[in-house]
Amino acid sequence: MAIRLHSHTAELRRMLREQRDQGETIGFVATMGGLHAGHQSLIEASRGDGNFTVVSVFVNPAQFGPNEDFDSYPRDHDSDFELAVEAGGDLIWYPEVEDLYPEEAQTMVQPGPLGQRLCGLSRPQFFPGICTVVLKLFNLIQPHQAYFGAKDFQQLAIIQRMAADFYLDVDVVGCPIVREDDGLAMSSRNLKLEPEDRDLALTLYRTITRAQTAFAEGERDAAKLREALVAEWPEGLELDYLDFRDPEFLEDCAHLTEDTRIFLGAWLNGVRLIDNARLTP
Ligand SMILES: Nc1ncnc2c1ncn2[C@@H]1O[C@H](COP(=O)(O)OP(=O)(O)OP(=O)(O)O)[C@@H](O)[C@H]1O
Ligand SMILES: CC(C)(CO)[C@@H](O)C(=O)[O-]
Ligand code: BAL
Repeated sequence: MAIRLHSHTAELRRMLREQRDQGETIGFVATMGGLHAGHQSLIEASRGDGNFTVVSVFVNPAQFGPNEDFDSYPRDHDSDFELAVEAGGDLIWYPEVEDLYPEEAQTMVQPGPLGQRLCGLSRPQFFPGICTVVLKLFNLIQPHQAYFGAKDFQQLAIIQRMAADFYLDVDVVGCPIVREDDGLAMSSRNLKLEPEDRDLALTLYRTITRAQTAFAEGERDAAKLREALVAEWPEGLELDYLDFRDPEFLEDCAHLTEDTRIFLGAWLNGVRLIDNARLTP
């Protein structure tokens, strides 16, 4: 029987101590809710590794800017519970803001250069907010393994960096992007897309496949390929970035190689969309 726990941090820690004492390894999947098959793939990966699997559902205020969609972010605790349990979650935890940010809390984690590019440019509070909440969650849950999706590739790289920099005793595991049949990367925010915007949203995936085709046909000049892709960018979809970066430091690549990734960020009528892929799929 899966456990559903709201708030009650002390009880969470007690239950997890009990699991550890019984010899269980703890797997952790951090989410902001609005669960879909992408989240479920992370839970399944944790279960597949034989872990007692904890799923947190928390819309983290610290990672939202003042004009972003914190208030309208999808929230449905019952559906999240069902989907998490269906995928094999053992303990679904819904912390309150006061559990993670009590009045006296002050300390924030500041990522380095990795956090200041791509999404970090237009959302300066984003990665400090993410690192801060993830470190708090890691310390409360003390997972052996924590699973993050490659859809948020920059987030995954930053959390892996943080875990190494702070000697955290957790294995941060990256999991592949789960897509809809038409290629759209699954995302909680897709729920907020107007039906007529769906085709425009697919531009990100289409751009990825165009870049992959151009690379397969021999294109190696990043600036030239970028210019060609941006020239085809449709009106109505606000481009934040379309960059070619190396997978480790996320630095700009002038010359494209097999390891180069394409990264895209955009807004569609206020809905944030991101995607990325290796140039050789
Ligand atoms: N399509 C996906 N495939 C694989 N992992 C995913 C996918 N979507 C989200 N995840 C992962 O699930 C975890 C929780 O993400 P989150 O709750 O923010 O969902 P989201 O769908 O990314 O939401 P948002 O719409 O805010 O981007 C993160 O590690 C994220 O990378
Ligand atoms: C990792 C995370 C749960 C931190 O709030 C969030 O950024 C997300 O859902 O990707
Ligand atoms: N998955 C990233 C959460 C956010 O955009 O706030």
